[in-house]
Amino acid sequence: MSGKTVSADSGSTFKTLVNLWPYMWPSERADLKMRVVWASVFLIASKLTLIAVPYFFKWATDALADDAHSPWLLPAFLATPVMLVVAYNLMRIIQLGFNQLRDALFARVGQYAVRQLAYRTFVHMHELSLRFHLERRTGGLSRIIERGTKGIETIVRFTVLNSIPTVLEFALTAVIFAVAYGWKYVAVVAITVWLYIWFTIKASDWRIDIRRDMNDSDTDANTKAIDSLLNFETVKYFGNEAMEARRFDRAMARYESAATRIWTSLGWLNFGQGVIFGIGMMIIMAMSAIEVKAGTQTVGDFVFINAMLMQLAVPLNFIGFIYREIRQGLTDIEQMFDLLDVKAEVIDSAHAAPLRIKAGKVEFRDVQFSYEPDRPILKGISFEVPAGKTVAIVGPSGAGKSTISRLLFRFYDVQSGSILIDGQDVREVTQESLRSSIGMVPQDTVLFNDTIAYNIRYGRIAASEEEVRRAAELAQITTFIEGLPEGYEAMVGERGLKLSGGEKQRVAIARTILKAPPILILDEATSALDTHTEQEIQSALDLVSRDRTTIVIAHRLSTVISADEIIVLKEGNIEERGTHAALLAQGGLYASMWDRQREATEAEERLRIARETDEMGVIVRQRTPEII
Ligand SMILES: Nc1ncnc2c1ncn2[C@@H]1O[C@H](COP(=O)(O)OP(=O)(O)OP(=O)(O)O)[C@@H](O)[C@H]1O
Repeated sequence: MSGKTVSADSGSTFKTLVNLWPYMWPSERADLKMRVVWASVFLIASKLTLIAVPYFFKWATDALADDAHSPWLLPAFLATPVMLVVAYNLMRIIQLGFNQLRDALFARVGQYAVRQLAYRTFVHMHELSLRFHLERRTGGLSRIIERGTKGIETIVRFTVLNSIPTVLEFALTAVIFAVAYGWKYVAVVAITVWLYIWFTIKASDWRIDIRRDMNDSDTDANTKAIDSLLNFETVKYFGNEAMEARRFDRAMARYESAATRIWTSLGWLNFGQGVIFGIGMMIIMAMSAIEVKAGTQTVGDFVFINAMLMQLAVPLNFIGFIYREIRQGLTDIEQMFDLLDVKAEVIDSAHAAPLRIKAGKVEFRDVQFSYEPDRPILKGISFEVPAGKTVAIVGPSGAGKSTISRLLFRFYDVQSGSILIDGQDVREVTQESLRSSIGMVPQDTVLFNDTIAYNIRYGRIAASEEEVRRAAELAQITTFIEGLPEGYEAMVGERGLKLSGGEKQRVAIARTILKAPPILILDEATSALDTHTEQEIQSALDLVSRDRTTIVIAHRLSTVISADEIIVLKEGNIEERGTHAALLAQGGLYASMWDRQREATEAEERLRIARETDEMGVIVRQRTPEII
């Protein structure tokens, strides 16, 4: 790793830690801060007790060896071997108790941090713009959030509950060795620990790279699996199951290789650590053994030194794991904080006021818009939808019809021109008030994987059961719902897959009816319906749009005949405008589209009749012998 990368890394690590601080010390929760304080008290108590444990071991050994050096700290009645052994074990139990208290007290702080961060990220995801969500891959995104929230728990737990206590323990050990046995002992311990940590960090850094590779392939495989399963039907249409499986398996093969390397490298790490610690221990014990022989140390001292080092080995054993977990946790959280740093493209202006609907007039004034800089989609569109009137937007595929509805909803901001509702620019009002004033029956309805009732009620969460039923009736979906064994409580499946296109659209209509917005957008709302069903629900739509400002975006011209004005869009410009009759009389693009559609509909009709007649013929032919 180059020096440059290290400094960039440590810079972002520092930023991540600063970002994390409010979660570890939640300013708004005095109770949690109290827990942090108490957990720290128990942490120190636990370490002091831990240091005392080897002393009792030493004293017990000296007492057993009848050594002249008796413990100067203890009263005589406690200085018997049995009492010392009892005290030694009691101390161990007490130390364990302190540790558990510390963990229990801290658990809530950690979990609160996880919840807060998960909540903030979730809210932020909903604040981000449509563009972000269209460009992001859901599988990868959910993985980042999942790992990020787990990461914060890791950081909180391992920094507060492991790293800080280990540093404290090492400092105490060093002081005791310096006072009791001299600086040589401290030097050997310090060098051993330093070498141990240096080696662990180097090896762990190497393993982190492998782990990153493993995570990337894991995310990749997961994204591929989710994408493939979301497109379940398409995969089936094209019989591409084997190709999908191969694609997934290729991603998993990368994961397999990285995961294997993770395990083999762990073996090397553990072995190296063992060698370093073993040599350090060997030197220090040899030094002590020489002193015992020379009479400057007791057997108890020899045992004490050994016990202290063995005790120190326990947290050191985990240091590689903890370092890796903390670094991994930091990387995961960093990715999540990066996500939190993504600025929403569309934001409320500083002086945004709630939209005040007077009559519901919608106006597009010379609107220019493009999704990408060099590809203009709308090239200066101006039109008006008077309050309570219906304007239809028609035109060839890709002309920019749905873009108009996205702009009215302010999913994107226009590059120039403006969009006004009752004279208020949509950029000057709050997004919440804007969106609550507009109802949308989209081209492609996606439902929540919940009950039909839930999906309808989504239009107005507070709606009563009666209102939900009434909306379903108006959307003419009651016969379907009541025909289901579970009725309104029937689950609609992932994204509403258990419902047909027409049924989904009626649910969408029902929930818009429930929302009862003053402005309505019907984006090819009847596209998924056959001609017959379309006619059936057209009346429902007419009912919904009556007295509401309505924009109908349509392919099927039969649905827009009654519109007050029809706007014909072509390549981002308004090609023609007028009523159905006027446009037909004009004999332009609309008239030719109308003719083509009429021909297509007539051909469809002729085909249907022919098929029916033919079926009748087959039936008659099949039946004839019997009849005869
Ligand atoms: N998020 C996006 N990023 C980039 N380009 C986009 C995006 N959404 C749509 N477009 C492009 O903008 C153009 C207009 O799209 P739009 O959906 O408004 O067309 P439309 O007239 O509603 O078409 P259709 O009738 O087929 O639904 C299309 O060429 C489309 O490829």
